[in-house]
Amino acid sequence: MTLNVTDLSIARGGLPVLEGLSFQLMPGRALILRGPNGIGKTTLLRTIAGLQPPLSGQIDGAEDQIAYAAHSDGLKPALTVTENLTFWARVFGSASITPALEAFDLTALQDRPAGALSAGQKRRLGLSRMLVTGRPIWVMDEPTVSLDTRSVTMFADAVRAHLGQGGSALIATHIDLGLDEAEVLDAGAFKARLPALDDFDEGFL
Ligand SMILES: Nc1ncnc2c1ncn2[C@@H]1O[C@H](COP(=O)(O)OP(=O)(O)OP(=O)(O)O)[C@@H](O)[C@H]1O
Repeated sequence: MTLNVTDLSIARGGLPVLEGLSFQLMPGRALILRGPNGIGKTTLLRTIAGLQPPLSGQIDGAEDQIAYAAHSDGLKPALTVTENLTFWARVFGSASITPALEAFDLTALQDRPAGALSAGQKRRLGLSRMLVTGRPIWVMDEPTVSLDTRSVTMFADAVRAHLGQGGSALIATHIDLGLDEAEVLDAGAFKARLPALDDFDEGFL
């Protein structure tokens, strides 16, 4: 499934942040979203994931295809690692959580409540959820926060394997994931122009 974004404009808190943004994400491809703090990367990912409507423009190919990993890990702290993954596997109808446990080195932690994991372990559990969704388009917001070097490599390997199986990934990150094949989308190039102050004043006069 190809994700097609056409002439998209988005807002946060009632203010336009990005406008005129178009791109295509094809199966087997990764797109790295870059741009300075506050430019609108999270807002873009939330919009593509269907959590908020765009101001204008088209998002095609996203419906029921996207697995979204937000800033927050979204874990249930009282449930164990296995129970958290099993919950998501049932939501998405996946048969097995074993590949997710193995890909993110969680097997030895499987009986520990998520609330008792370290920050990096929580992040690994949150990311491993992407595998049990079975969804082809991974949309991820700063996925490597709290991860050590080895875990970043683990994550990049999981993304590479996903691309190899015909999946795709849109990832907002400030670090180099070592995904040589990935393209880069600079959100800064699509910064929305705020209305000129003169125009604003004229509205009152
Ligand atoms: N809940 C909110 N209400 C109003 N404005 C918000 C809200 N969340 C974020 N913003 C503003 O929207 C703009 C875009 O924020 P966004 O989180 O999308 O940026 P970002 O590129 O992801 O930043 P970062 O790299 O710091 O995570 C920023 O100016 C931010 O201050």
